[in-house]
Amino acid sequence: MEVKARAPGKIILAGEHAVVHGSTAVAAAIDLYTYVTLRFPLQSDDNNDRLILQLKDISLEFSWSLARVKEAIPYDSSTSCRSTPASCTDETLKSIAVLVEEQNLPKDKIWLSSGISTFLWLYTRIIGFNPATVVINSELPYGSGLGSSAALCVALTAALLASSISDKTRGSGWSSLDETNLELLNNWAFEGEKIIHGKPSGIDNTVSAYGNMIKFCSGEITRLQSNMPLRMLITNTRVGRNTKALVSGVSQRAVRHPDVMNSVFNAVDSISKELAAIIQSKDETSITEKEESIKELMEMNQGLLQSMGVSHSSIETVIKTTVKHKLVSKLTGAGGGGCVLTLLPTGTVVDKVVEELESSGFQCFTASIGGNGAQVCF
Ligand SMILES: Nc1ncnc2c1ncn2[C@@H]1O[C@H](COP(=O)(O)OP(=O)(O)O)[C@@H](O)[C@H]1O
Ligand SMILES: C[C@@](O)(CCOP(=O)(O)O)CC(=O)O
Ligand SMILES: [Mg+2]
Repeated sequence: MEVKARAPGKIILAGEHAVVHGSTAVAAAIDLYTYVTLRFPLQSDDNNDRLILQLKDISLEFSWSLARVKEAIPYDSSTSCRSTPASCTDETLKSIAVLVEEQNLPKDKIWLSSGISTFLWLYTRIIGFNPATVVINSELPYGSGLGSSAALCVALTAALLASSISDKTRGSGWSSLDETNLELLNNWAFEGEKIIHGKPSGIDNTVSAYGNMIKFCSGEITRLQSNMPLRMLITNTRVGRNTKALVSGVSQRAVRHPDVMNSVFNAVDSISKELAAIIQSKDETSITEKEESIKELMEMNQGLLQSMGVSHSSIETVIKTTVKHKLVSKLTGAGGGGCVLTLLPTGTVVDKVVEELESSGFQCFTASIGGNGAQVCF
C-alpha cells in the first residue's frame, strides 16, 4: 500500500518571534512543498522487519530494525494512540537521539538530527512498530525561515494519518483532509515542531496544515481573505541558522528586560493586526495607499525584530540593497540569516534589484502566496 502527502512552506508577513510570546502574527502558505511517500511492505517482501527513511533531495538513507526501535522507544499502549497527540518526553527524546546517532550522520548534516528524531517520534506514535519505507523530498531550503520543519511535520503526519483512512479514493489526485483529520494532523504536527523548535508558537504547522493566509494568536486561527494583490520577492541570504537557538535567544532577552520586550511584543501585535485589517479591507482606499501602509508596517516590524536581536548583517545588506530600488524588506521566520521578504508594489519591475542581490551571492525567487495546505493522494 502506498500513500502520498504534501505540505507547503510559509512566509510570515508580520509577527515572528513575538507570536511565541502571545502576540498576533500573519502568515501565508507558499507553493513550495515537502512531499512524503509512505510504503508498507508485504509479508513476503524483503525489509518487512525494518523502518527505512529516505531523504531524496539530500540523497541520504537511514534504516532501523524494528526490534531495535522497539527496544529504544518506550511504548505504552494505554497512553499512546493516533487520536490523542502527545508530547515527547525528555527521556524518550534521549532514547530517540541514540537511534539517530547510531545512523552516523555525516558531520556536515548533523542539523538533520532533530528532523530525524521528529520522524521517529511521529511514526512510532501514529503507526506503532510496523515496517515501512518513508520517502521524503522537499522543495524548501532547510533552516531558512520558510518553515521546512513545519512542512516536514505536517506532510509526514498527513501521510501517517491517511494510511489508516478506510475511504481511499484511488487515482483522484491531491485532496484535502476533512476538518476533524486536519485538526488532529495540526495537533500532531505541533508536537513534532516542539522537537525541532523547542518552544514553537504553532503558527508554522497551522499555516502549513490549513494553507491560505492566517492571522494567528495563542493558538487561535483566523483565516484571512485577501482583498488586494500581494507580491513578495523572497531572498535567501544562504546564511544558515537554527530556529530553536534564535527563539531561545529572544526568550532570554525577554527575561533580562521584561518591560522593554513586552512593549516590543505589544507593538508587533498592533502591526500584525493592522496588516491583517489592510489586507482584508474592502473600503475605498486605493491599492497604492494600502501598499504604502504595508511598506511602513514591514519597516517597523523589521526594526522591532532587530531590537529582539534576530537580524543579521546579511539581512541588513538585502534591506539596504532593496532600499536603493525604493523597496522595503523584512526578515521572515526566525531570522539570523535565512530569508528576507521584499514587498513588490503593483507595477514593480524586479529585474534590476534581483540582479544586484544575486550578484552579492543571494538567491532570489517569487512564490505564489496563500495556496493549498496539506493534501494527500492515494
Ligand atoms: N525534509 C526534512 N527531512 C529531515 N529533517 C528536516 C526536513 N525538513 C526540515 N527538517 C528539520 O528542520 C530543521 C530546520 O528547521 P528550522 O530551524 O525550524 O528552519 P525552517 O523551518 O525555517 O526551515 C532542519 O535542521 C532539520 O532538522
Ligand atoms: C520565529 C518563529 O516565529 C517562526 C520560525 O519559523 P522558521 O522555523 O524560521 O521557518 C517561531 C515560531 O513561531 O514558532
Ligand atoms: Mg522551522
